[in-house]
Amino acid sequence: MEAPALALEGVAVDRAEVPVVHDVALEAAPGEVTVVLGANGAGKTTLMDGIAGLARVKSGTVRLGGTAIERLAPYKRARAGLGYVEQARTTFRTLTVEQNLLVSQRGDGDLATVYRLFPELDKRRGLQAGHLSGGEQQMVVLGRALVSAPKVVLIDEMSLGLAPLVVRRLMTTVGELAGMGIAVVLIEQFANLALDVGTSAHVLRKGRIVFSGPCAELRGDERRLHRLYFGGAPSAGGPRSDGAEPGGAEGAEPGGATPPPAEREAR
Ligand SMILES: Nc1ncnc2c1ncn2[C@@H]1O[C@H](COP(=O)(O)OP(=O)(O)OP(=O)(O)O)[C@@H](O)[C@H]1O
Repeated sequence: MEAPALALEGVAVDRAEVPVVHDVALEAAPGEVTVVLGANGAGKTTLMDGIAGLARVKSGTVRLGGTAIERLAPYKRARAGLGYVEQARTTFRTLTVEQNLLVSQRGDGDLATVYRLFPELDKRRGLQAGHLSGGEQQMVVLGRALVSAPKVVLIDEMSLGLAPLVVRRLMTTVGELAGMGIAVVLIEQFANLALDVGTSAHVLRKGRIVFSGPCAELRGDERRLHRLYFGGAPSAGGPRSDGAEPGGAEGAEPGGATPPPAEREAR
């Protein structure tokens, strides 16, 4: 693995003065997809907002290419090479596809690469973004992140409200972004799709990391994901006690009633 493009140490983030994210350490390497999983409300978006500067990092460090950025304004973090695809899927609805890309273009950012990745957008360059389908709008949002010539891209739940087929299509592109040397940090409700494209994974529960390790260790293991998301007694075939989980991370708490996202996998 190359040196991390993004490295977090002891990161804590509050929301409205309430501690939400606690003591998070993670690294994202260039050319890899780093997956962040967790149940609704686990603190994934808060963590991403902290990295991007939309929520204040209360303590700990966030390093981008070795430089501490946790006290920089969001636009300075963006200029330093941090792209953020927020959950809201925001485009400039009255601007055309091409204008949406041009306003975000920076440095070596190349529209041709976006059109190669998304031929759908190439055909709709002159169309107002507001007239695109949800999947196409998400392509514009990913394209805007890409033309800002980022070193790291944070992607938060890009699948929200999209058809499974579209989600799979977008997930392939996420792999291609990593293939260009970008460090991608991916939050995703469809855990198995994310684990398929990812290299390493982190699971957040109640704002703390309860698993850090290779995606391969979690792929297809829905029982283990469930335990990691919600707690509950370990069972036969469960995680090794010498793994990356902090002590007792997979035990102790009663199981949750909601099915794990892996069971809501797009088919
Ligand atoms: N602006 C806010 N003000 C106060 N509390 C907030 C705010 N945003 C989020 N929270 C709270 O912080 C906790 C973590 O929310 P967050 O959105 O980070 O979780 P998440 O893991 O991204 O969940 P989801 O998958 O539902 O988006 C939740 O309890 C939520 O209610």
